[in-house]
Amino acid sequence: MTYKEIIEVAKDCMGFCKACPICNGKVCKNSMPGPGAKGIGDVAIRNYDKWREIRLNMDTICSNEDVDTSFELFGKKFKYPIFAGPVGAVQLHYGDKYTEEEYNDILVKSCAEAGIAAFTGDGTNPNVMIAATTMIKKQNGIGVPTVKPWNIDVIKEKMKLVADSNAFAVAMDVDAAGLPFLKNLTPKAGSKTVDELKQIKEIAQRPFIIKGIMTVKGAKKAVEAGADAIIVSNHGGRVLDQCPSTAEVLPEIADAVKGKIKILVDGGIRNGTDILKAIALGADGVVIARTFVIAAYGGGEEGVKSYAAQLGAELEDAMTMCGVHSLKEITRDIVRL
Ligand SMILES: Cc1cc2nc3c(=O)[nH]c(=O)nc-3n(C[C@H](O)[C@H](O)[C@H](O)COP(=O)(O)O)c2cc1C
Repeated sequence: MTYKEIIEVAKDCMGFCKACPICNGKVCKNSMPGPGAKGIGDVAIRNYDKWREIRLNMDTICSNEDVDTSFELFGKKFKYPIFAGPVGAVQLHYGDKYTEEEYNDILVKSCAEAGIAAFTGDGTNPNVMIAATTMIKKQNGIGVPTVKPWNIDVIKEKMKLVADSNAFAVAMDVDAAGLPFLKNLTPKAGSKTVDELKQIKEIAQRPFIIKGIMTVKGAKKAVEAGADAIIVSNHGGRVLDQCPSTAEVLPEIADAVKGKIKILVDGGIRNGTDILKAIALGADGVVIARTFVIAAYGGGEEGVKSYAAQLGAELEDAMTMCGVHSLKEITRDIVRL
């Protein structure tokens, strides 16, 4: 199943999302609910556009070895350095085709079968986390539940589900502090101090990933909190209008914390060449959200698996054309800024 075939089906069953041939944030712009961005709505567009401005330096004068795209994170081996991103409240944003449970079932299972892993979302409906962790358990822990920054008592409850799922890691999208539904909760949810994050890592009892880092200062605080990985992310423009793009901040964040913590990045990454660019700028791996949703709506499990394979093949091709044979060989001089 090709991505073109996937969008043919998806465009008629995704609510606010038009399943555009290029998912660049332009048509959905500031539609929230929907897959758009906050305020003026140009942050998701900027995420996408900045990857396009960065170009790849071709070099095929090298040995003609096979390319190895395999990737290890926290002792687990994956086929590619690619994760499907967490997307919560799919019925609100994408209409009725899938319940939260059905969406997570498709995503987690098909990503595990494709040799990658899915992050799952969280929401006010407790069944979202229950469904996600149940499916992750069925896939022998291959999936990353992403817990919202609730108050500490709710976090403890959610972490019990995470522990039961045997998930190989757990994430928290600290930038969800910018989502309206979290802001208005009692007791208060949202921003977390370094000490609170240390406590959450302690409760988590497994590798802890902090999602939503956009500054060197934030990355250093994540290191101080004992996090095992960060995701350089602006939540696809959905939490703060007028952020820079993730491609703009990734190099300085990598210069500051690379080697101390694993670095993932998301935001507008849409194909294998973008993945190569992100790794060249200092990421260990990438997270892709909106287009995996389209793959699930347009092609179900087969759609997700074929999209993952397509991204992997594109990455392999780009690596061949830039003269690198493994992820370790990818260095910043592969890109032209
Ligand atoms: C409709 C929608 C819902 C999302 N829900 C979540 C969520 O529950 N948790 C989370 O950490 N990120 C959530 N995100 C953010 C994505 O995981 C990701 O950070 C962002 O979309 C950027 O990646 P992309 O450009 O590949 O979509 C959501 C994004 C969208 C569009």
